[in-house]
Amino acid sequence: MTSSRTGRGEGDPGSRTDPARESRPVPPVDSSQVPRFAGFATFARLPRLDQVERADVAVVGVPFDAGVSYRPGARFGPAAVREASRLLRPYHPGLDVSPFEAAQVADAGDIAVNPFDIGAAIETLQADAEALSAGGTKLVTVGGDHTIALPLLRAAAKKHGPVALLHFDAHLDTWDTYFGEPYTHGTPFRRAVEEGILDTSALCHVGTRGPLYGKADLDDDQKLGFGIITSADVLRRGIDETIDALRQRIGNRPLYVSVDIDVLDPAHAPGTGTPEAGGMTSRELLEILRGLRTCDLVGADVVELAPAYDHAEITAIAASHVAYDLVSLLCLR
Ligand SMILES: N=C(N)NCCCC(=O)O
Ligand SMILES: [Zn+2]
Ligand SMILES: [Zn+2]
Repeated sequence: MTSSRTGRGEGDPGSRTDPARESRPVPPVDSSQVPRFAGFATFARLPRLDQVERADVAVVGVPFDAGVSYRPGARFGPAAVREASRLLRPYHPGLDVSPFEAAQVADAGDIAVNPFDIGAAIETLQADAEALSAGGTKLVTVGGDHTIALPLLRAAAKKHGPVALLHFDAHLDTWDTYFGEPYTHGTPFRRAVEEGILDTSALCHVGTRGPLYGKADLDDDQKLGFGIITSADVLRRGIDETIDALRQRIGNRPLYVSVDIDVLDPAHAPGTGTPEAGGMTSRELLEILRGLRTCDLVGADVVELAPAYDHAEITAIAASHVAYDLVSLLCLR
């Protein structure tokens, strides 16, 4: 197969051997040359990591869902996001950036973690995230259930010290244990505070709502250092005030953003494991993310997409756009 038939064909490292292209990022497949529905899916049709010299930003999948408390299926999230990302275009008008020209972005594939042993999965993920980001590559990780945030935060903190965290989620995810187990998708942020890898002066949940186990959940969460802007607060205060409050809390600290797609209302994200009514719209979420353009973002994840419960790719499209915005934020710097 010639490259004229396939554009930048899969398996064609292109830029490696062509000195004229070495200084410019290897772009995504051109959708005016190769139909966007053709070919293997990488995120936004970007080159694979092994097709570029190095990446400034890598999108990496973690097909893992052994930590869920209700519906399983987030292990299929990374593949669904890649498929839904075929329609993403190279210029982001909201942030006024062409992320794939401003920086080399690549798809690092999936991290193969143990589906039967959560502890082993966490170890592997931390080690692989550290290796992937060793040369300064920033990661946008696509899950996978929310358990994966803990090893990703460990890797980020090893590099930057304790990081600020904005956590977009219907849930607090600061519970202690489930069935006696400390490493689950409902517990990553309590573990992270206990491990000292979060800057407890700069933590905030955004979009929380729904029933809790008891009032103590909120007291515990506050003691850990978290602020809360609930889904209802976003509605009442509006986008700009929300952004102002978040920026004040974060300042210029190294920031990690974790987006549980269930932060969106089930109307905007039915394909998830623990849906809660009364959530944010995808427009609200994307606008708030864009308001973080001046923050020192060092890494991010999008988790909890469970495609089996999705309809017409509603949730996968939302997750792919969230990932695109996070990538774009990283490419601004
Ligand atoms: N991280 C997510 N999506 N959900 C946590 C919910 C934990 C629970 O079942 O109480
Ligand atoms: Zn959640
Ligand atoms: Zn969560």
